[in-house]
Amino acid sequence: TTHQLRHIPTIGSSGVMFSYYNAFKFIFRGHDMIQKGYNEYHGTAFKVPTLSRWLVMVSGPQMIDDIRRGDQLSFTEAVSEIVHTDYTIGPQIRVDPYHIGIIRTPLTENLGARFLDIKDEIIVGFGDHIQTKENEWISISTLDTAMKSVSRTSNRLFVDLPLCRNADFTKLAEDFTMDVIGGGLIINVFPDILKPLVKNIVTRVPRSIQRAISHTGPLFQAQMEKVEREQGELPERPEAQDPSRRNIYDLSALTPLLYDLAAYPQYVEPMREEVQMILGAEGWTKTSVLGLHKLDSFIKESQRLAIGGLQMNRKAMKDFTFSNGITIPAGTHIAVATYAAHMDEVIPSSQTIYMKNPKEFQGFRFAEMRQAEGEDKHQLVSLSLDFLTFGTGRHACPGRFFAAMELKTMLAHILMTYDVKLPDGCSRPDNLWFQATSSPNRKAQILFRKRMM
Ligand code: HEM
Repeated sequence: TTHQLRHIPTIGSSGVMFSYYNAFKFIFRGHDMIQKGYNEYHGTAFKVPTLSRWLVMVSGPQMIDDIRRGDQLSFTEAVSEIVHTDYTIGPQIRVDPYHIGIIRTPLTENLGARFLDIKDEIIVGFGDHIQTKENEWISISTLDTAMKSVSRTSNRLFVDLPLCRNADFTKLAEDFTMDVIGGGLIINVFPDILKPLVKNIVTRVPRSIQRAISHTGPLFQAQMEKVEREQGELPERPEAQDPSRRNIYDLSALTPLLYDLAAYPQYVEPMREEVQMILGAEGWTKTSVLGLHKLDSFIKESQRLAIGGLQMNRKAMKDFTFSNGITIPAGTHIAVATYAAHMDEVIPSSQTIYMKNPKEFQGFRFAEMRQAEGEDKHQLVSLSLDFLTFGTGRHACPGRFFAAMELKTMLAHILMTYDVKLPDGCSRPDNLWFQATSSPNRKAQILFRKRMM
């Protein structure tokens, strides 16, 4: 492919010797390399070297829109080659991604009916993980608390009580996503011939799946028997025997959200007033949570800045030509320069101002845009060509309605129950960058205190 990609400019040098040097450089400086490419080639394409292959980066609304419409651009093939899910979770999820349909329809449709359960798990979960005493600040590990709370809340929805509070099951669910992503990253470094051997050493995923099934098996058996009794027929398949297949994203959303809440205290009182006004008057329901525009905006702003350097990976299954004439051959991996897009003040092609002071955290920027334009396109869950947190097109995140509701309910609960702050003398913990992916600081602590009325 190197030869066939000659027409696409390279960031760094493309000589054989240099390309390995650049591939190593990409591991630690990938984020800067993408920003450089974005500045020089916005609206067209450039390529960056990764250890496994060239990655063609695209940007600008037109090319992103082309991805949305490109049938030959496969999300699943790209992801399985990057995260190596065949070696960790197994090939079934790629060949038959039935979980997407489950998330899109029954799970999302049930959010209203299950709202009180979700809220209950949030309250009990935070109560267990953050044991505040009267009038005393306690320091907690942000990532650990976020992981435990998200895991329990999602599992209340997926497997319900009592399993969602079972110690072995919750530990499995917490470790699982880390194993899949971490294991995938390590497997990636080995040549194909060694990958099947390495997988048994570096990941516990197959064993974890077996353990998860031993917990959930009886539950699904009972559910199937119930459906058979009620409908006189067997359900088509034992859906989602393995509910630990969750997405790492909602965990990676709560951690930066807690950092932002602690770092920008000026937003706390206006958000408390909104929660008081709306949930106080209407009660806590899925619909009333939708009305929390300031909280929605705060979370969206947190996600805008938390995004990684590249996302929306696709693999071209056939030669593909973008509408600006750039062609990539079959087999090419592409991705969108996402962080750079979220940091862009002016989209040169449209000459419109996308974001005022994009480097600044402005918690209510989306609520203000929503109010000024009287439109809902600035909601957290809205997809657009310039807000890329949930991707685009056919593969846009089907879990975003659940994630948004979960995060808003968690934020509302935290606001009404606790005071939160950074340790004295500390500023907001920086994101960590690795292979152009951004993740929230893993070690930082924040302080909680029972809120004084
Ligand atoms: C704030 C939290 C979340 C963020 C930021 C997020 C983000 C994303 C992104 C960027 C994609 C890829 C889109 C593309 O390439 O065009 C994606 C796909 C996906 N997400 Fe999420 N997600 C979140 C929460 C969730 C949750 C809670 C679930 C499950 C309940 C979920 C399930 C999925 C699935 C199954 C896909 C693959 C869709 C497909 O193959 O068509 N996500 N998500």
